[in-house]
Amino acid sequence: MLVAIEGADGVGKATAAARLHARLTAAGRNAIVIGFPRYGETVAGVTIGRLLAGELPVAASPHAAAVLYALDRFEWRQAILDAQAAHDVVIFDRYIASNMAYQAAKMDGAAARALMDWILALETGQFALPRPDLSIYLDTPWEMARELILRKAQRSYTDRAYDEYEADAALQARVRANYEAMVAAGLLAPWRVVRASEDGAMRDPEVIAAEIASHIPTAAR
Ligand SMILES: Nc1ncnc2c1ncn2[C@@H]1O[C@H](COP(=O)(O)OP(=O)(O)O)[C@@H](O)[C@H]1O
Ligand SMILES: Cc1cn([C@H]2C[C@H](O)[C@@H](COP(=O)(O)OP(=O)(O)O)O2)c(=O)[nH]c1=O
Repeated sequence: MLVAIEGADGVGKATAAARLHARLTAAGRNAIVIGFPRYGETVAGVTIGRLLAGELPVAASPHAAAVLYALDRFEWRQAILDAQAAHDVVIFDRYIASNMAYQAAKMDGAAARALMDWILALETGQFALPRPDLSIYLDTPWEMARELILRKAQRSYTDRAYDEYEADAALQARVRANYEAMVAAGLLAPWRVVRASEDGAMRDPEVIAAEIASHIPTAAR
């Protein structure tokens, strides 16, 4: 089973993926976490690192950035298929929906929706990447995520506290709106929305992981 953990920057995806992995492993399941982008490991991943650090000498259009992120997964495709064959559950820390939510956040209205459809067709069609069996949208307000981003460990690709996307509050709001639109439209469905915070505080990571696990069919958890 392929489970994608999705959401905006700093909502706790890596933490939730690790806790879910620990829960499944403790229950005797063979699980693995695969995160995207693969910063130092693919041609596209190296380029994406430079892009996010603001080091590319040219501006990346939304389509160009989308192809880079899709290529990163395509370069990792065999590893995904191998992991799928060898494990009960593969947990993605970001997957195709991230590309749709973030790159479409740089465009307006009909063009945004058209770009989402274009990315979905590229990644699942031409690049033949497997669709997730379940996508989890981790939801928390930007004000809360902003604080958590500052607590993140040093990143491999930048010394800055916020990367190019994280520094843009308006973009982060559109990313949230795009995820909500994807959930509503059932793009890359099935989706389950899990709240990472409530009443102005983050929920316990174990509680979040337990809720995510509850959405995985009993046979697999
Ligand atoms: N539920 C939570 N409660 C408190 N802190 C959290 C929680 N989830 C994540 N964090 C912390 O917030 C920061 C960002 O979390 P991370 O999992 O890296 O987010 P993401 O992968 O969504 O960018 C990290 O320092 C992490 O330890
Ligand atoms: C995987 C992926 C990420 N992104 C964006 C979302 C993030 O803002 C950015 C970096 O991913 P992120 O998971 O936030 O990396 P890190 O936690 O190390 O900073 O790339 C896309 O636009 N498309 C994609 O396919």
